[in-house]
Amino acid sequence: MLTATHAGFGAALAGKAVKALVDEALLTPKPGLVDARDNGSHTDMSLELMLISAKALEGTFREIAQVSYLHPVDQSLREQIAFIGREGEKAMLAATNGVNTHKGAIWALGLLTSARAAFPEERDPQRIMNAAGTIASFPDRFRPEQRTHGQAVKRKYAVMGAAEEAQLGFPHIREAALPALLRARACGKTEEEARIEALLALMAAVDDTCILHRGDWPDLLAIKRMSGAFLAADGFRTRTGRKLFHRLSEYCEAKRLSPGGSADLLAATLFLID
Ligand SMILES: CC(C)(COP(=O)(O)OP(=O)(O)OC[C@H]1O[C@@H](n2cnc3c(N)ncnc32)[C@H](O)[C@@H]1O)[C@@H](O)C(=O)NCCC(=O)NCCS
Ligand SMILES: Nc1ncnc2c1ncn2[C@@H]1O[C@H](COP(=O)(O)OP(=O)(O)OP(=O)(O)O)[C@@H](O)[C@H]1O
Repeated sequence: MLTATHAGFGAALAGKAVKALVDEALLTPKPGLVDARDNGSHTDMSLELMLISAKALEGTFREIAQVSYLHPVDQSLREQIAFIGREGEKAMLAATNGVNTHKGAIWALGLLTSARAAFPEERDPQRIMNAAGTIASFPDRFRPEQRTHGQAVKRKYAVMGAAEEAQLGFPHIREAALPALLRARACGKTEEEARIEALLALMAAVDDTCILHRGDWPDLLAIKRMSGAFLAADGFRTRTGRKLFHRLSEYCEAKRLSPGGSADLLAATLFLID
């Protein structure tokens, strides 16, 4: 039975998940991604569409939180949230007229929402990511036969995609995004700068299947190298850093490349720390 505490907790978690998506979309500037300045490398998306999509997912995250509340981490939980997650993808496509605005984000935030609700007292990001990884590692027995871009990329290159990132407990959030965000905050940088540095730390490390799908291996290496160099140059605080950011944005937009996987992992990071 749904108690008032249970329902309130679910609504609060869903609100946090939607806020993480909204904050990620609004963060500006971001190379190749939709932000408040422009649509990056995307011709079918806009900031308005990202915000419509984020709000349309509130019910999905609320349902995930409600079924997961104090639920043991087991195959049954995996199957219940897989069902809700797939319905969430349909809700997203209905709200956006068929545009994939948040597929990867539904996956990452859905799992983290589930883990937070299964252990309502837990606050530690690492333990929440580990629990999400355990949930993601149960087999997805009812996955429909579908050819996705991620599968095509993984057939071509030996990389980890969104599924493996989650199953391993989000190693790039642990080792790249969180340390970059905390380091920038500790240096007295603005929250906006800290979030952009967290995004670029992800872009320097993640094998993003969105980049590999639209581009190729040298593109992924070039984006990783420029992102790493931006961080090494102390980001926007130096002329070299600002030049590198500009070059990286131009590179992405000229080749229509978009680091969607890193954007999803940034939203997941914001969900964990806020
Ligand atoms: C695992 C998912 C993402 C499908 O993966 P696949 O690689 O086949 O899909 P696809 O290429 O279409 O989308 C992947 C998306 O993940 C993001 N991504 C890309 N690379 C990475 C990466 N290395 N790490 C993290 N995210 C990434 C991007 O946004 C990309 O668009 C997921 O949609 C799924 O299986 N869902 C089933 C429903 C479910 O179980 N949900 C439970 C929680 S809601
Ligand atoms: N601000 C953002 N801008 C663009 N993409 C984002 C943003 N935030 C998250 N994403 C992620 O990027 C993914 C969309 O990327 P992309 O449009 O490259 O994929 P696609 O629709 O599968 O492929 P394609 O458009 O090449 O056919 C979504 O799954 C979404 O989760």
